[in-house]
Amino acid sequence: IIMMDDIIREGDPILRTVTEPVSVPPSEEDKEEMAAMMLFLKNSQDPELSKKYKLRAGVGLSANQIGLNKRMFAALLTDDKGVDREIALFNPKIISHSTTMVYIPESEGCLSVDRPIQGFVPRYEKVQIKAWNEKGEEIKVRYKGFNAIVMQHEIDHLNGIMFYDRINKDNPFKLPTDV
Ligand SMILES: CC(C)(C)[C@H](NC(=O)Nc1cc(F)cc(F)c1)C(=O)N(CC(=O)NO)CC1CCCC1
Ligand SMILES: [Zn+2]
Repeated sequence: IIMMDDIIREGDPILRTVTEPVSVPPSEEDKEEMAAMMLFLKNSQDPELSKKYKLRAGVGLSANQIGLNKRMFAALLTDDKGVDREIALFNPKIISHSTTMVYIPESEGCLSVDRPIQGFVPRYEKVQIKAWNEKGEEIKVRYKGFNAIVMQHEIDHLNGIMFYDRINKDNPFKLPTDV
């Protein structure tokens, strides 16, 4: 069962690794690991369990955050109908995106970062992602708004990019041009 202690914090080189593609269809091991990552997110969003085990309410977790050099991540999102969606993507790739950018005014956080960081993280407002699912099918999915931000945050992890890499060094609150 993944707990906060299993989540690798910044400073560990694996968070700066471009992770290896997984085989498609995903192996039994890949699927077990993905299930554990998804269970962590569910536990972390459960009021009792998150309090009991001091879990930060997670919306996304990439494999390298638990030490696995694998191109896969789990996300637990609420769709625009308010329904919880478990997203398990293998070898995800952004294949198209809006020109419009968005950002979270309070900046982003990260399960692997234990310090508050200020500054705008420019993200595409909409993304289309190509990936493989647990059944080994190639899928194309579209996200917008906060859910698109989560996808981009997790795919960045798989490429060794941390959210603060994207904050403008000279002016952290510089608005991206077409936001
Ligand atoms: C770093 C942390 C604050 C734990 C963040 N959680 C989060 O945004 N929780 C949340 C937000 C909601 F809107 C509704 C809800 F139910 C729970 C998170 O999981 N991540 C994922 C991460 O660190 N992945 O590596 C950071 C987010 C910042 C922008 C997108 C993902
Ligand atoms: Zn993160």
